[in-house]
Amino acid sequence: MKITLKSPLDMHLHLRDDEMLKTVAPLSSNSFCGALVMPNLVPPVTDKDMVKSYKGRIIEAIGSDCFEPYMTLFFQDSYTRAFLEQVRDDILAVKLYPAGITTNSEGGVAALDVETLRPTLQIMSDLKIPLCIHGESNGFVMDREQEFMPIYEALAQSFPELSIVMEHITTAAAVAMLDRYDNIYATITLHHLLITLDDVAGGMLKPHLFCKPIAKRYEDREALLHVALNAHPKVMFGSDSAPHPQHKKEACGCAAGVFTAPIALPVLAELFANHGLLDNLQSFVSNNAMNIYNITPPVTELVLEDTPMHVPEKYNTVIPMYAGEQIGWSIRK
Ligand SMILES: NC(=O)N[C@@H](CC(=O)O)C(=O)O
Ligand SMILES: [Zn+2]
Ligand SMILES: [Zn+2]
Repeated sequence: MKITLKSPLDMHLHLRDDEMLKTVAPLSSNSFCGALVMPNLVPPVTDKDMVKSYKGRIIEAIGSDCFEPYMTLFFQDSYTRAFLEQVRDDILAVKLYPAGITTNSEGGVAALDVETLRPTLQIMSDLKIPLCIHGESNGFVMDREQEFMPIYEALAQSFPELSIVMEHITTAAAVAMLDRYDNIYATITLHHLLITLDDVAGGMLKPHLFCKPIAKRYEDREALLHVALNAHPKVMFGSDSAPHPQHKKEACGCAAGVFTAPIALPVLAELFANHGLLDNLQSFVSNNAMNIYNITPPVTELVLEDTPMHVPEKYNTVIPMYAGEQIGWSIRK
């Protein structure tokens, strides 16, 4: 079996910087024709110069014009209309993090209060800049995403013209939001379609599967699979591939993030094929994102086939998901 994907996109990706950028960026551009690049560097990407120079470093690390880095800004409620107008053409979205909720989010929003955020969000709505959100409260770890739903609802109602993307959703509660508000969309990762909390912590602790939001219950994974496999038009693939060096994962304070960039598309193809829904993969990994973000990415083709692939133990310092294991599908060379 095989499938030819046209212009596959990864609409939530961490490329980091420096040596790590050089290691991971080519692993994304080998598969994808573009990606929405997250701004949670240290310090975060918060102005036009930072966006432009980071984009330049990404292009240099990839060394090909067949990959478009769609850039994001790290949300701050101090952004003015003049600032957002002059950066508008350099970014695809603004990414909002609750302060301290995930990797490098210390400079995020401390109080997610609609009135405090209103001036900035109204400008974004006027300028048609989508808002991407890491939607978790600071409550009990398994309830954090569900507890964030009232905030998504308040934002969707207050800014009906603002496109809101719930990033890396993990719960049935988030899936249910998609059909409730016209202006709410979502990304779904590979790992949240595959694992539950049992895989992370049900047996021996698996640090390389530890991420934010944490993988949830079986019924949550079912709900995610349902909309992804059927390519619900409001969901897009976003790997949330989040590389950390091995020593930061295999540590007593384990960094959050699963590194999936090199295996994402083969494993997705295997998953969709196993469900007899391979024809829906094109929409999930490309067409839906083009429609939601109104983008025309570079035209590429990638052939995936059911020839097994051995996943490397590591890529420099980074351990990928399924390290050392065999997966059923691969990219045709
Ligand atoms: N998902 C993660 O667990 N980690 C991401 C941050 C994020 O997307 O929340 C990272 O930057 O490492
Ligand atoms: Zn996140
Ligand atoms: Zn992320």
